[in-house]
Amino acid sequence: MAELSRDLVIEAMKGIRGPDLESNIVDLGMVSDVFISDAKVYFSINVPAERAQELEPLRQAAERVVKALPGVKGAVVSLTAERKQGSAPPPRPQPAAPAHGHSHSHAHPHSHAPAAAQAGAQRTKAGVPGIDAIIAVASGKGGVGKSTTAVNLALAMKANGLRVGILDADVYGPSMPRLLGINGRPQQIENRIIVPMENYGIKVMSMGFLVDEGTAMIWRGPMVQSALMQMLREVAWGDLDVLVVDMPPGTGDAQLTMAQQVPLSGAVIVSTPQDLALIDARKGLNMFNKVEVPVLGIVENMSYFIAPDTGNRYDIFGHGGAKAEAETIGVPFLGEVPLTMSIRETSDAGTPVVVSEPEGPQAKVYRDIATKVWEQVKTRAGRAAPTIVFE
Ligand SMILES: Nc1ncnc2c1ncn2[C@@H]1O[C@H](COP(=O)(O)OP(=O)(O)OP(=O)(O)O)[C@@H](O)[C@H]1O
Repeated sequence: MAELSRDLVIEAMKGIRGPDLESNIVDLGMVSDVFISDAKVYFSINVPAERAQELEPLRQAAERVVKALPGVKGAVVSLTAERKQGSAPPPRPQPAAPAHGHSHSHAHPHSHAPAAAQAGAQRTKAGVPGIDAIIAVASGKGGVGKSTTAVNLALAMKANGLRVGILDADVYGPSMPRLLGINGRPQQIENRIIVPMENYGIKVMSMGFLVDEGTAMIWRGPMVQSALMQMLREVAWGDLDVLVVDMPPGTGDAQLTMAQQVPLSGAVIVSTPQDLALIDARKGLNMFNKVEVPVLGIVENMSYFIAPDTGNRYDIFGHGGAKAEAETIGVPFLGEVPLTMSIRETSDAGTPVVVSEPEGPQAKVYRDIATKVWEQVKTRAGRAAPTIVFE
């Protein structure tokens, strides 16, 4: 049996036809360097930005083929669309046409915004008693590491001395129970007030504690909204400096409504460096702008790759794209999180890297991001935050 190697991967990719079936993706020069670490394979496929959506099946096919190779434990194949040197940033995306033919929440977003939204920085005061700031962690699309970032950001804020809670608003695919290694169901007190679950010193509420996996998938919009409001307002959060909300991925009507209904102090947008993800990140930014929620900044996740054996750094995913994008659109850049096995494995094990390797470089990256986020919250709120001394 052939041993897993770069050559083996490249050879397998030669079986995948290019976008117009003219040749294979290797000979067309579309495949980036291939990295293999701990039997997991990483590479990207370069495609023209305007054909990205259409070529998603190509990415999936490549990933499937790699995963089927002998000895492969996992594969991350991403599409990149390289920006030509000196060319303009990708065109501003048009808002996606609603599939169901009506779009009330797009039409006059401001007229639907809750009164608190109009009040800018005042809004959190009209928000949830006892909670000083509510921050959304959002992404333009799925799979960019939004939940991983949310959980490590929350734990890093805790490490920085804040009182922190996490609200898992990703009701269709709740991941906080797994990421924080929490099982069981929360208790109810005083007719239906829910006591949040807790681990690593932070309070957590997730639909994952309340329904069995898969059940939430069939919920309709209004049910999701009321579940979310209940998790926000009928949970004994106690006094918190910050509640981190892990938003559902994407920028559709559901996310827009959520961004309107939760009294957010600001939003952190997570993106991978590829232009494609950045186009989606910009949609996220536009969404928060619509409902007058300040964007606190952009985090670039899976920014570069660190090989565990040598510790060498490789910029295979187009590192730096999010920083450039943040500059273009004029929002703070909050930091770069490398793609590392330890981030993935600790998350899978329910012991996020910030708590399991607090002295490691990854934890430091997240703590620095947490510091920047909190600075932004304080700046935006324009009022004194609790006295916290950062290390
Ligand atoms: N910096 C990183 N290094 C390595 N793996 C990562 C990193 N960030 C996220 N991952 C992994 O990528 C996968 C997707 O991450 P995550 O679930 O956080 O993404 P998401 O954007 O919340 O996804 P979804 O939209 O599906 O909820 C997970 O397996 C996670 O462990």
